Amino acid sequence: MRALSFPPLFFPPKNLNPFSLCNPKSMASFKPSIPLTSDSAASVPSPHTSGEVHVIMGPMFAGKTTALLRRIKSEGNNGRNVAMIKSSKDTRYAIDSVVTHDGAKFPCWALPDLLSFRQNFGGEAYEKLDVIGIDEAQFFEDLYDFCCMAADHDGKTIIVAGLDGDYLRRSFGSVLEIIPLADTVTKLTARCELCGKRAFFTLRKTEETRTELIAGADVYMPVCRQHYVNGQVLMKAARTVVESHKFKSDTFPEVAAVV
Ligand SMILES: Nc1ncnc2c1ncn2[C@@H]1O[C@H](COP(=O)(O)OP(=O)(O)O)[C@@H](O)[C@H]1O
Ligand SMILES: Cc1cn([C@H]2C[C@H](O)[C@@H](COP(=O)(O)O)O2)c(=O)[nH]c1=O
Ligand SMILES: [Zn+2]
Repeated sequence: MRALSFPPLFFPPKNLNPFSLCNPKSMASFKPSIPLTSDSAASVPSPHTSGEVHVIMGPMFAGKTTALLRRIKSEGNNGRNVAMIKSSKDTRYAIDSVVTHDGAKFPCWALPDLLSFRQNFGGEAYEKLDVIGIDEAQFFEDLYDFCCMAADHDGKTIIVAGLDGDYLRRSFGSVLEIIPLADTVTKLTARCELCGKRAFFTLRKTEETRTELIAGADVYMPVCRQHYVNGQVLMKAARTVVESHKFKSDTFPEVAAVV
């Protein structure tokens, strides 16, 4: 059987978003402008080198950002061109740096989304990049498409650090969606603040119930399974007490005033 030969360039139709090429669903409905015959089959540009995706996840205070910085610095020391991105939502420690809970810093691009990075960074400079680090990945809605484009089409090594779960232990953002794209996946653990055992989860110590709440040890603590479950029971009991007191003060203000 004759090997397929591909023309040197592939020009997707103008109305096709190149990023949607990453999405198998859109490929199924995609009609190439070049007839798919054995000697002129459409081809997608192949990167100079094969890209990679590495995921570092776990609860807060597990050392995700520390591990990301260590890997990025190692790549830089090996002569590779590196850049760091974090979500512009994370304003806890610094605007233009990734900062660990221990205070270690690394300059970064703080962006609202990932697909604007190439334009912000500059096309020529982007071409020269070998490695891209992404911190607080749970806050990027376009994480999947960016990893597809940067690793599959542009040949970049992408190192992603982010929470796998939120304070309710639900999938947070798109971090778990990129697991099927990954070369390696590392789940880190912290130390339970209550018993010192390995902490797999993040407990929220306050009553806020919105998923995105930017904060540190003032609001969150790493806990083991036993103390996560106990903590949730305690938080629920505390909410019940607060709500019943609120009900009494709303319904019988004269009583609540003297209680
Ligand atoms: N309960 C805690 N409160 C504050 N800092 C903590 C706590 N547990 C661990 N740490 C510190 O946080 C460091 C990890 O910081 P970092 O790499 O930014 O974690 P992550 O990115 O996973 O949140 C640990 O080396 C430790 O010194
Ligand atoms: C559990 C949880 C966390 N967040 C926020 C809190 C922090 O700003 C970041 C996580 O930072 P880290 O680098 O992992 O320490 O995410 C949130 O918004 N919602 C949550 O449920
Ligand atoms: Zn514990």
